[in-house]
Amino acid sequence: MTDTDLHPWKNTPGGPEGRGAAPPSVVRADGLNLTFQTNDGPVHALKEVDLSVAKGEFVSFIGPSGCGKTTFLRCVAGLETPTGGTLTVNDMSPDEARRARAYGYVFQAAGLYPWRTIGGNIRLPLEIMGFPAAEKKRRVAETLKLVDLDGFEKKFPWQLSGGMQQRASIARALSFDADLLLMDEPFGALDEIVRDRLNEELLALWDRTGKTMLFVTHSIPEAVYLSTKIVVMSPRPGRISDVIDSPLPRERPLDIRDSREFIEIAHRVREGLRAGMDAV
Ligand SMILES: Nc1ncnc2c1ncn2[C@@H]1O[C@H](COP(=O)(O)OP(=O)(O)OP(=O)(O)O)[C@@H](O)[C@H]1O
Repeated sequence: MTDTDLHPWKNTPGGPEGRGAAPPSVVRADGLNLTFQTNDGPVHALKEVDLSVAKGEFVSFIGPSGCGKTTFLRCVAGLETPTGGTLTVNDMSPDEARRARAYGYVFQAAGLYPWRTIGGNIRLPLEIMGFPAAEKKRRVAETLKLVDLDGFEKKFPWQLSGGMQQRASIARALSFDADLLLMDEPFGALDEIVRDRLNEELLALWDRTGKTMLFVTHSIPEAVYLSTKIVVMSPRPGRISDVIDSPLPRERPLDIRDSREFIEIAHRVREGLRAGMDAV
């Protein structure tokens, strides 16, 4: 990967450090609706969702179980088809974006193949995409370094801790260098100390690579710590009840969580969640 690969916004006037026009939308939803038809009747999973995510933003989605967070991510990934409204990813339809490999997807469970080494797991998407051997080797080494797992290429998933497996899963999603990373509760199953460390590492990785992140979580501190924008969702039918642009600086040591600004944002998220629940 070149420096520009890792910092795609670097020479862009509208990038995170630029002073030009607003950066283009990577993800844009207008009046998005999705109703699942089930044997028990229709389930209105998303209702009138409007959202614009700019290049290089870190956007977290938080809300009670069943409010449509995963469904929204799956729509962006072209894995669900909305029943109303419009959705674009890099100005393409989600289906086109999926075929153009516009995103990497990280799931709650690391989902590594146990019979493949860590290197073999990271190499898998590159094999599917037909990268030449030397390029595969370079990208595996590069992404292992990005997630601080160099030296673990030949280990099998069971030889790694849960946190390391999740880092390997992030490396796999990064290996083909998509500008957009979709992460569905990637750290939900990990203990708090490991999660804190991975949050710090993820933020550093985001800062280094300039990628756009869409991140689902149930944790208020995690959402506030990581995000430049927090999308609060409410259930039945899933809709956005608040969008909070974080005033926190890009550089965030963990103890920023004790600051007044952090506590205020966390309070606003909690209020948004409560209001959403009261409205049900
Ligand atoms: N394929 C499907 N068919 C029918 N209903 C579905 C399907 N996928 C999701 N749903 C329903 O849509 C709603 C939103 O589900 P979704 O998984 O997006 O919620 P979520 O906010 O991600 O929940 P959680 O936090 O528990 O993961 C739920 O009521 C769920 O049961």
